[in-house]
Amino acid sequence: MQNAPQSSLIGEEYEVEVGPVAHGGHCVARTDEGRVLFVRHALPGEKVVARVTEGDEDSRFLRADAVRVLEASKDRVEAPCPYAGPGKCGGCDWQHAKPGAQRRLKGEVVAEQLKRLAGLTPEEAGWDGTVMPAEGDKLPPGEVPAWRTRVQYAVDVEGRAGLRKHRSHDVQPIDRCLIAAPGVSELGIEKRDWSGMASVEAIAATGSQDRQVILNPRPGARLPIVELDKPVSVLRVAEDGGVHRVHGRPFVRERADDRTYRVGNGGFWQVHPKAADTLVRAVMQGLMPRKGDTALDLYCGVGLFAGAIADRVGDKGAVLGIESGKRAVEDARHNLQDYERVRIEQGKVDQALPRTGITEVDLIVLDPPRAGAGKQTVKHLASLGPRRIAYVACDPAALARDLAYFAENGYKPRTLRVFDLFPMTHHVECVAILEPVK
Ligand SMILES: C[S@@+](CC[C@H](N)C(=O)[O-])C[C@H]1O[C@@H](n2cnc3c(N)ncnc32)[C@H](O)[C@@H]1O
Repeated sequence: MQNAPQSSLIGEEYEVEVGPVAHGGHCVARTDEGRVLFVRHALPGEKVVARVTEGDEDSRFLRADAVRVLEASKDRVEAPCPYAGPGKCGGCDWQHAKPGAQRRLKGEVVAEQLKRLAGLTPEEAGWDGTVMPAEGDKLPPGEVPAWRTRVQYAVDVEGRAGLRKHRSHDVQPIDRCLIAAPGVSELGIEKRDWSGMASVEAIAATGSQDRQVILNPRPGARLPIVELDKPVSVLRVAEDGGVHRVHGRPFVRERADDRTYRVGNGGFWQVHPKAADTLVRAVMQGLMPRKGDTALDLYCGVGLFAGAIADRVGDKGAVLGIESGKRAVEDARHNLQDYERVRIEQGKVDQALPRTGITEVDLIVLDPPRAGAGKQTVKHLASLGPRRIAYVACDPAALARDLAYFAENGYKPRTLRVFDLFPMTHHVECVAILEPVK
């Protein structure tokens, strides 16, 4: 039997009262018939006209944009960026909210995920409910935080650089991204013709003058000669996904925790210029390493936390980092070559950790990608009996799921700190410190 034809509701408009914020940069509302809408560009408590952007009669929920605000929240401001708003750039979710309100919304999302997925109240998670800016990130009122030191520009068929629209491959051409760091804006990427490219990533390192552009050509396209307003090194993405040097250094030098880290081939580094220092401090304050401790830095990237721990555990301590990216492993080994008792293993944590044969460890820091660590890895980590675990999370849902697994394995959060390292977007960073249940 064939399915009945589904009737699209895209373009339908509903007048709704906007309910609470939900994970993903939108708020929840209900139509008069009880349909659930996830509404972007709205704020809790507002009355808006929501126009459906995704969904049909059979959908469990609809996605929508607030296209008219009938009753505005006191937290609403005029979006400073001309490309923010319904149907435009998908990069920022909360341009229309005051900075303090953005942080409150993020806090509500974290609290909701903890409750729903880990059964924890903020108090039980050791969290005072606040969302802190990155350390030292105080801006005069009205000033837009220009924090993105890495911007991935999409390129349209006419060769114009822009940013992708929300949940779309369409490109919103821009003449400037307001939240791009000055080191990125100064390159003038938006002024150039990028014909033949699918995307262009711009990187402005923190603490060095290194600037880099990574070209991602469409199949068969010739690479352009890159002439920008500032000198840059140039890399390219090959058809197999590998990243290769075209000219200049194949890496940038980033500074954090009074150390220089080489980050090659567009590998992972925190995007906000104050994020790496903020997170290192939060992790070290939580773990409190002692001389002689043994520690794991899992999903270690180029060795940010391994370096910080190595300094504190001294010559009698030892740190093992595990990272899946080949180039990141080479960089981590290079960055930490002065520490004899630091070792970096390449591999996926769930495979490489069992291979090490380690049965005991004093401290663990883990900073997994958005999917989190998962049940098996959490079980393995708990079995090593660490005194403390620092869990750095870029997705509160993954954190909450893993906290539930930790609880099953005898670990509970001692403290949780939440940082707004991605102003204007819905993203948020958490640092949970766990210890064994007594
Ligand atoms: C969020 S980043 C953290 C990096 C580092 N802690 C930092 O702050 O610079 C996550 C890292 O995990 C690596 N990764 C992703 N999946 C992995 C896995 N299954 N096992 C090991 N590393 C993984 C990525 O390559 C990336 O470098």
